[in-house]
Amino acid sequence: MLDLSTVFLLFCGLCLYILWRKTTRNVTLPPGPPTIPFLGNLNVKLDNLPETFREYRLKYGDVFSLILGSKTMVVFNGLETLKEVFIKNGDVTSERPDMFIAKEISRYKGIASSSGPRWKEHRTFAIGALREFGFGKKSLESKVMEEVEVLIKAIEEKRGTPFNIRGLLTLCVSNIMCSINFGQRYEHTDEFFMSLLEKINENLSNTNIMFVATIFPFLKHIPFDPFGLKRNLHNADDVEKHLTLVIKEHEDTYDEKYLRDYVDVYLKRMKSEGGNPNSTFDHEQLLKTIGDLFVAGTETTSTAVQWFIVLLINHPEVQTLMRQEISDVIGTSRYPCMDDRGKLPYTEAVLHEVLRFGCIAPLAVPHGLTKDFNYKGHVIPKDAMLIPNLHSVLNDPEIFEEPEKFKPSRFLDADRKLVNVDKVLVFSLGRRVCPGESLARMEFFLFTTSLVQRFKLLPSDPNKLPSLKGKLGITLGPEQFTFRAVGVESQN
Ligand code: HEM
Repeated sequence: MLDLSTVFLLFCGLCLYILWRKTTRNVTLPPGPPTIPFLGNLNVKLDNLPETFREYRLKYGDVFSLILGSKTMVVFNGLETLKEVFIKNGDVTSERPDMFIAKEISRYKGIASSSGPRWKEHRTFAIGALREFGFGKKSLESKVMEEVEVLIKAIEEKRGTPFNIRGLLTLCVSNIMCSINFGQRYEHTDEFFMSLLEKINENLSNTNIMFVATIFPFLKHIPFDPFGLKRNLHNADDVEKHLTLVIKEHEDTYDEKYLRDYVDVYLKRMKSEGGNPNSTFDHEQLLKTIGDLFVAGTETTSTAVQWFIVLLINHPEVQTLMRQEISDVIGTSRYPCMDDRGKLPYTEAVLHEVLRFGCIAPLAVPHGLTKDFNYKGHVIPKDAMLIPNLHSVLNDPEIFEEPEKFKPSRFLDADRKLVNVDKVLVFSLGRRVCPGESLARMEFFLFTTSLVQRFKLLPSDPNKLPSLKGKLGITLGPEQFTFRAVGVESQN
């Protein structure tokens, strides 16, 4: 008979063996940096992941793996590999993996965090409803322009003094999502609106920790909430309470003959499914979808415009050429509109180069698998986290010569026709490709062209240009900066 201490020792030995196995790379996985017993690859430099992954790609090839705590991560690099994995094998590689945000905040609902038939059904519905609600239509353009004008007016009020545009931009861009979702915009002093944004922003600023909690799920149980994870969950609950009130108001005033916004279109569908016990069109799914559209549609676009400003302050010659083109084609008496796009090739080249250089979502959003995935002799387990490394494409010297340089001319041929723009994979690819791409492009065009048409974008201090280094949070954004916007007429 074994005594208690022997049983205990055996148990500890078994635990250590399991931990050792879990943190050791299985031979069937793609290669990667050597694992450390019991730690795996937890020593990986997390502060600049795109750069770390660039180095790993040089060492281990287009597909490499990392063992991070309980998770296996497989990183895919290069245009052809991404197409093969996420388009050709999209039926297997378009799920979402098990992540803290998906599980604890979204409860696997909404669009960005759901998988399988639920995701397909609701993504298809959302794309159709958003189209019905203005995507690609004049009505949406006028909603965007309303916010552009608010932004321009607020900038005019700064009278050329230095300021940080981040908060203002976020308010304007999120108001566009409010118009689409709730049929109304909010004043920048509105209590409901400000509180909603504050909670969302607090959560966005903690996304790195939420990623760590994906690797170490026990973190959320640590007392006193040192990592702010419980606060994140409370914030998410508060946002939902706000949104529940908006939905209730919509239900109280719903008129099938007059659909005002996304919520109404969804309510119509919910009513049409009435009585079907298997329907996935319920309140919770609506709440999570609105949350997704709001979060995914705000920070990204605002970051893109901030990159534009930082890059054009650093490249005044590009700014002058772009302003000249806008002035020649549109003049100054009216704002730019979407119909002008085809007549502004240089401007279009600048905007593509900003998106390429800024690389707002360098690692997209992790994908998951429907089953074990056999890829080029490797077996990637079903529970692995797949990373489409968009940064590896946008910075690939084989596609974009001297990728570290900001060169809009790379997108124009000798006849000033746009070339290579399809390789700027900022919106990802395959079945999960960003469903907000057309709105984002519209916003980006209208905000940036209106800014350059009306203002010279100048550094706060002529001897110190804003940094071109990115900072990775939920997006890769420029470091915080201030600048001066001087009316082109006043020239001071
Ligand atoms: C410059 C602006 C934007 C960029 C760079 C961007 C980029 C991305 C990327 C890289 C993904 C991940 C795709 C993947 O999983 O492979 C994504 C997903 C998503 N985006 Fe965007 N996005 C932008 C704007 C928007 C806007 C304005 C909306 C709102 C309508 C939006 C809604 C979404 C949603 C709902 C998803 C999840 C899609 C899914 O999981 O099926 N995005 N976006």
